[in-house]
Amino acid sequence: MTTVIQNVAVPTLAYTGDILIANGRFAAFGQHLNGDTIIDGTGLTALPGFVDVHVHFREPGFTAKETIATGAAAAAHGGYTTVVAMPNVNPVPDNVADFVDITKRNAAVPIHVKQWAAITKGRTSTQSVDMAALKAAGAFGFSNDGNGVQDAATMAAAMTAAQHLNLPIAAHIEDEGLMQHGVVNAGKLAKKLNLPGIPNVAESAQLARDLELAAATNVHYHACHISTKESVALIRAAKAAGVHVTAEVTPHHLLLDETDIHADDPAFKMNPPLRSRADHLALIEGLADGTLDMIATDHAPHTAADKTGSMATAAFGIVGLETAFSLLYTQFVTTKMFTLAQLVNWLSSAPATAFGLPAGKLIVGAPADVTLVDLNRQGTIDDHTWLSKGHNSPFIGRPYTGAVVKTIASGQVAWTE
Ligand SMILES: NC(=O)N[C@@H](CC(=O)O)C(=O)O
Ligand SMILES: [Zn+2]
Ligand SMILES: [Zn+2]
Repeated sequence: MTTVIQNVAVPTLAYTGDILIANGRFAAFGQHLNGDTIIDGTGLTALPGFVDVHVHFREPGFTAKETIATGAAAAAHGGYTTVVAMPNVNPVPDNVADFVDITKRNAAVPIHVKQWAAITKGRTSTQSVDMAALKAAGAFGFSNDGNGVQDAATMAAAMTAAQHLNLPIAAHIEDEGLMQHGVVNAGKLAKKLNLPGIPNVAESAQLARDLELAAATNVHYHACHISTKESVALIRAAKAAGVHVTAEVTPHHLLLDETDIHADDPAFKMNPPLRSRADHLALIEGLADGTLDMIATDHAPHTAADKTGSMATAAFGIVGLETAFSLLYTQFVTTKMFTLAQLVNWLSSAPATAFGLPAGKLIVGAPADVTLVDLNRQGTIDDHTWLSKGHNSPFIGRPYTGAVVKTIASGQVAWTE
């Protein structure tokens, strides 16, 4: 069973022509290739399938918000062929039985869904999980995302154990004492809306601690959803000192800041919050200079009921998988601030390289994960087209240029318009 994508632009290989796929893998790149199934790529651009190491699929436990099937469908719609799901579900995958249950569910969808296991029992305790057993069950690494690890000794022990197993720790970085039950960035906006604020130090103080511990333990420490200028500076210095740290930034922190919030609107509530203009610019600079390695959506679907009322009480988080490419291409590539190659690196090759995934490159022998985009397509973000159960996004109605039209994972069409 072979498939040929014909007459498609392949910018990462600098040619326009055909891509042959056989047995789920790339078999040839060239001209006048033939196969059983033909996909006409005329006018389209082939990119390595996108990789998102930070998504929330809510199953088991919160399937009114999302299921693995709807989350994976949303990912495919957004051009993603590999995602890594966070463990803030119920039951928490902090033991082999519950971990295996999730991985079976993850295996039933048309894209590659990998799974973070919890760092500690229940994600918020100080009791360690059996990392070796979870590794044997297929854990991608360990994360308590949704909460920071509050206790330094717990984090140090987890890093030591993960390092021995050669697996990463992905940290949601937040000191709960310093967070002061805030819901938006501390400062002018919090005052204007009369809402409790989250100061930058709630992130950067814990990050400073973690980078010291990462240096001492040699673990691969992955910093989730970096949001402040102080954090960018800390990661830049740690990298210069040789610490094995990688970091992600979300599309929303690259596209928005607190000055875009004009009212008490839960569509703009996420953790970490949209920060100041200075923080926003530092994130873009950090991405440009390699301090921040990759873009991860932190796709966080919620029901409409979870997101009504005031930011004081609504759930934290916004969806992102179905809008990331169009929004980022529009904001950064059509404006020539960044190149398409840079964006594709941040969405695909960089996360694949950082975590040793067989993705991110169009090369013979690799799994045939490829996303076809129409770089000239224009429209406005329309949540009626979304496959996620979550419609919690501040980007609905925003104009864009560039859209995903077909997503192929392991040679099979996972989504097509
Ligand atoms: N980012 C969010 O605002 N929310 C995430 C949790 C998280 O990523 O910390 C969620 O699970 O809803
Ligand atoms: Zn988080
Ligand atoms: Zn998250």
